[in-house]
Amino acid sequence: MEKSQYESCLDMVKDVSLKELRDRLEEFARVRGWEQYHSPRNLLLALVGEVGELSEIFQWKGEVEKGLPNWSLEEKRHLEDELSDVLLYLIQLANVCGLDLGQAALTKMVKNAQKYPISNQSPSSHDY
Ligand SMILES: Nc1ccn([C@H]2C[C@H](O)[C@@H](COP(=O)(O)OP(=O)(O)OP(=O)(O)O)O2)c(=O)n1
Repeated sequence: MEKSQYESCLDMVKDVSLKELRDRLEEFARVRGWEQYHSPRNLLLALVGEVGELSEIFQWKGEVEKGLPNWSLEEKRHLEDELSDVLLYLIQLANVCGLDLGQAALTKMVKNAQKYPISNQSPSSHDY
């Protein structure tokens, strides 16, 4: 059976980078004439909306075990979708702001390591 364009796309990308996603998102918006709507503010609001949808998945569930051992496949796919929506809007937001999100995240991790040197303290015992 012939693979859909979507399935072929999944085959091609084994190890996706933020840059790859950014470029694909730019193309996705460009061919649809959606760039005019993708202002920083609009993308931020879309991002927040998707964070809300992500939160709904966990809403009323109580604490959830790591690895989600009791979740159905359907619930896990739903979670993947919503996490992806958040990531995809976040990448677009950084891009229309002219920022390199990958480099920024690496830089922030260096700052985090300096701010929180390795010790036996729990995260909550740090003086914020
Ligand atoms: N102007 C737009 C609209 C959509 N998308 C992309 C980014 C998200 O990955 C996804 C969001 O699409 P929907 O607004 O249809 O949201 P959902 O997929 O969450 O659908 P629903 O809200 O019906 O669950 O599509 C985008 O890049 N730019």
